[in-house]
Amino acid sequence: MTLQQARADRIEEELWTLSRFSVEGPGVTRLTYTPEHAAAREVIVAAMQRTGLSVQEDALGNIIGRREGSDPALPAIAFGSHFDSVRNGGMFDGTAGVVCALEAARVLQESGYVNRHPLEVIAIVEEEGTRFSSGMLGGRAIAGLVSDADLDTLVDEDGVTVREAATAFGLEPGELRTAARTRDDLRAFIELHIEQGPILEQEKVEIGVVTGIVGVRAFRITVEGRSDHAGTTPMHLRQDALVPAALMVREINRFVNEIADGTVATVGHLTVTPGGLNQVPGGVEFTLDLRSPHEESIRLLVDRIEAMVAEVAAAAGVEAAVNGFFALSPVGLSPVVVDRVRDAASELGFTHRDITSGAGHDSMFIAQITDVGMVFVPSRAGRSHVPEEWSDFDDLRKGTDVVLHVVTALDR
Ligand SMILES: NC(=O)N[C@@H](Cc1ccc(O)cc1)C(=O)O
Ligand SMILES: [Mn+2]
Repeated sequence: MTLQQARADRIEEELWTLSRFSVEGPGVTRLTYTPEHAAAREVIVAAMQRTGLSVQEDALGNIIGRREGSDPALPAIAFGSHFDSVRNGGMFDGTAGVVCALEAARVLQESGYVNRHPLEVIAIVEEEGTRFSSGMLGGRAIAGLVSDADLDTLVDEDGVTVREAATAFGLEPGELRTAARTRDDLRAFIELHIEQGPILEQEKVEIGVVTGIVGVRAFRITVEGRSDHAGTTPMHLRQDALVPAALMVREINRFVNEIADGTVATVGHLTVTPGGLNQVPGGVEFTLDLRSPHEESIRLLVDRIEAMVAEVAAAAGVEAAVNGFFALSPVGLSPVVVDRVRDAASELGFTHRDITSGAGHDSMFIAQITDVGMVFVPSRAGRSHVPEEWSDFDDLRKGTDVVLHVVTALDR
């Protein structure tokens, strides 16, 4: 039985279809448990059913399309990615991995491939954390790492909890055990994803063999001063919260540039209250996203930032707090799968190189319960999380062919 080649035209068509399920505005904005999510779900479920897969949705809405194997006692080999987005993001981040997994399933069906292990296409929800500010929630549920309490503590900007939103969406979020997988029922997970960085394109390499994923830390930093009248309050009597906050942001940036070991820091969101043109800022809250392949660098950096925040706040006569709300150590992917990704790229004659992911992925959590590998395809100009995000459909086709070879190699 020879595997047919994946088809770039079908990948392109399905990606354009899914890209339209977005709220108005530049790029793609598709938040979890919204009408845009529902529309994408319909297309994904229909594509799974057309490919002969039986479809289940777990407690949080991860969509699993399953094809039984000749040996039902074996654990499943799964492949997929997420289909939610950041605000005004691109049409490829996550969704390309779902579409390529659907294409792989079509090729297996059309090739008449007889699988021993059950095969599963998984379309994962809420990876970006755009709605509930908690990254990789869908992947965490698959790893059995979402608690019932999380369903009530994670809220969106309107205060709607995960439990309320998922229930209104028609799901049974309390049934988290339907989402949790184990090594007994999941042999491996392979995630195709766009690189979201510049390396593959710069080096003219077709396939990224992902060996590891950076550690991720997320914080909310609050600064509390005192609001006053902008016109009548003399400068020496002010407790302006924004001026020290601005110094903190600049100092964080200086610290990270001094480390220069691949560690990065981003302040992506900052709010000022009360926020009036003629009001001295009384409060500031800003987010801090830290990433590094080196756990020690993150630890040292966090200590330095916490000390600096306290020092700057004291000098300015304001209160400040550094609240961590997400922490994940760097993850090494499974050599068993990584080697097969590398072998598949070689057998297919694709140029390839080992690469560390600077982006986080559901695979970081799924790697805690099964063997995980990732396949990267080039991103144009290394851009992502922007409407300009782009990958070539034939590169996605090549990545799909790699996934197919890895799946069938693991299935032997
Ligand atoms: N592929 C991708 O873009 N994944 C996200 C995952 C993530 C989401 C929320 C968060 O706080 C940290 C990481 C990213 O790396 O930004
Ligand atoms: Mn993303």
